[in-house]
Amino acid sequence: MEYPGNLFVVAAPSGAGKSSLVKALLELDSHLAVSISHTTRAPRGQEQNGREYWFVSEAEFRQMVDRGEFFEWAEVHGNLYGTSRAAIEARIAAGDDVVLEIDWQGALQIKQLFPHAVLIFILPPSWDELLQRLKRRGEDGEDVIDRRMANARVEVAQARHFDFVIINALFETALFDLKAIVHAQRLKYAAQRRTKKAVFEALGIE
Ligand SMILES: Nc1ncnc2c1ncn2[C@@H]1O[C@H](COP(=O)(O)OP(=O)(O)OP(=O)(O)O)[C@@H](O)[C@H]1O
Ligand SMILES: Nc1nc2c(ncn2[C@@H]2O[C@H](COP(=O)(O)O)[C@@H](O)[C@H]2O)c(=O)[nH]1
Repeated sequence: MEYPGNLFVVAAPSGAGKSSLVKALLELDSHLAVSISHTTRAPRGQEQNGREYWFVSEAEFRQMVDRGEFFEWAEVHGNLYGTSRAAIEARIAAGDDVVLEIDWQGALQIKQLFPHAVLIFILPPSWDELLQRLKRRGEDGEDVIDRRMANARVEVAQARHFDFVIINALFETALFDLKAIVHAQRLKYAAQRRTKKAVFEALGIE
């Protein structure tokens, strides 16, 4: 499918810092919107329906699958997660840039549908640091953390299918890398269209 807006897909093992990086990026970039996924996972402490996720029952999720309402969906850490067409279609068709925070399975499905999507994988600096971040976040029980650490080994092996890999050791450095990728993609896209106007907009020049 071909749409005018850029599509950025950010994946990472749980706890590597993808949500923190995307949140910081969105605060700096008013031309970027994040897609709100549907999930069957229960909300964590401060999470709100329609803000972090649309929280739905498994039956509701499966009905959406049957109705073809998802661009992609996957089972991750024992729960179902999906990107609805409604979450992104209107935005990218209107030329806005959208970022998806999804797992590697979803990322590869999106690349099939949108070959121009830019796939970015966030790595933690070490396994021990990943574990510490999950523990320090304080949102998940020991069993959930164990499961996510075990799944992280499988997930990290998928990084080779991505267009870019960022190591999130120092937060500000990783954020700089993420910003640079977004900026570079916009420039590339603008240049491809070979219009002076598009290049100037990407550079933020009036
Ligand atoms: N560079 C960093 N250095 C230290 N701590 C970090 C760094 N980046 C993120 N963190 C912290 O690590 C924890 C996990 O980050 P975050 O929730 O963003 O991970 P995530 O990849 O989005 O996980 P999930 O997929 O489970 O949502 C948070 O407490 C966050 O503040
Ligand atoms: N394939 C998809 N994966 C998704 C989507 N939304 C989130 N996720 C991924 O699930 C895990 C766990 O998230 P958590 O919020 O429970 O910690 C993480 O890797 C997310 O990126 C989605 O729509 N599709």
